[in-house]
Amino acid sequence: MSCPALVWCRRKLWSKLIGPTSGAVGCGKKSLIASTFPIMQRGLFSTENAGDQNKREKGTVICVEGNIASGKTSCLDFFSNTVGLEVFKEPVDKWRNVRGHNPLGLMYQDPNRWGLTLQTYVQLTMLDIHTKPSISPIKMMERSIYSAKYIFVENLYQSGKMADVDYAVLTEWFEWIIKSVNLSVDLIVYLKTSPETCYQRLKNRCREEERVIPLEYLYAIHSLYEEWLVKQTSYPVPAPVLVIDANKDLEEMSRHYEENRRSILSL
Ligand SMILES: Nc1ncnc2c1ncn2[C@@H]1O[C@H](COP(=O)(O)OP(=O)(O)O)[C@@H](O)[C@H]1O
Ligand SMILES: Cc1cn([C@H]2C[C@H](O)[C@@H](COP(=O)(O)O)O2)c(=O)[nH]c1=O
Repeated sequence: MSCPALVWCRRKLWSKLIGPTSGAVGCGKKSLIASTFPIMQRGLFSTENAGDQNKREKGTVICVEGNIASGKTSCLDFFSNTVGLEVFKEPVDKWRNVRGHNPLGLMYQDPNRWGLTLQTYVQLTMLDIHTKPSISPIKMMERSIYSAKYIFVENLYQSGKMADVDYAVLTEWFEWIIKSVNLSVDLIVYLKTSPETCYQRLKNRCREEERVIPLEYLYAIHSLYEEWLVKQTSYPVPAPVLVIDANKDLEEMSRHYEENRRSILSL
């Protein structure tokens, strides 16, 4: 439960910053209306729905999704100096060093042995970020507990690199978490890139653990993302999806983010 005074302050700050507004959000298949934040009052004749209520109490939660090296961190960096917005990057450093161990590196070396170890820890750290209170009206996260499960766990399992029992245990954990904890998301921003673009950017970034990643791996991740967020045929999609073509260079991406600031921030 949020403190009413904090909610009031957020609303005050918010209307000062941007004023009342609403906008259309283009989704993978459908076009959805992003509801007004957080103007509506609850009452007998209120049209407020559960999503509006969540925004009012928790603020707006935006998850930036996309393939490895698609430009998610750069997107968060772009918006990080926006007043009223707090960014939460993926805790990759933790995945590379938990009490002196490197589960990310171990997983890439031997996914059959270490996939469960990494994904258990990713799930925990993602849960931590989803539930971290934010003092800003907008919380922008890099990925989510949903993509960790629907993309990365599924990929390990479907490619035969995760044992049935490991998959079953992770799935039990995941299902318990999403039914017991409020992990609502208001908008998913999907940075859509070709696997080739990601491969090039990944090579330029040179993260040690990822040297072993072949182009085929990025194809597999890409196709799981497309099924989940664009075709919407695989797993539940927890929020409206805004698809952005992220194959363009950094300068063009910045221009696009600036020009589409309001729809990207779900305003
Ligand atoms: N639009 C772009 N054009 C060219 N290079 C990019 C672009 N966006 C990001 N990069 C570079 O690609 C690499 C991966 O970007 P990053 O933002 O870390 O992606 P992610 O967080 O999705 O893994 C970084 O070296 C970054 O500087
Ligand atoms: C969420 C998640 C990530 N990973 C891996 C994939 C990449 O090597 C890094 C994240 O880096 P990115 O540039 O931000 O994509 O972590 C994983 O193996 N499992 C996961 O659930």
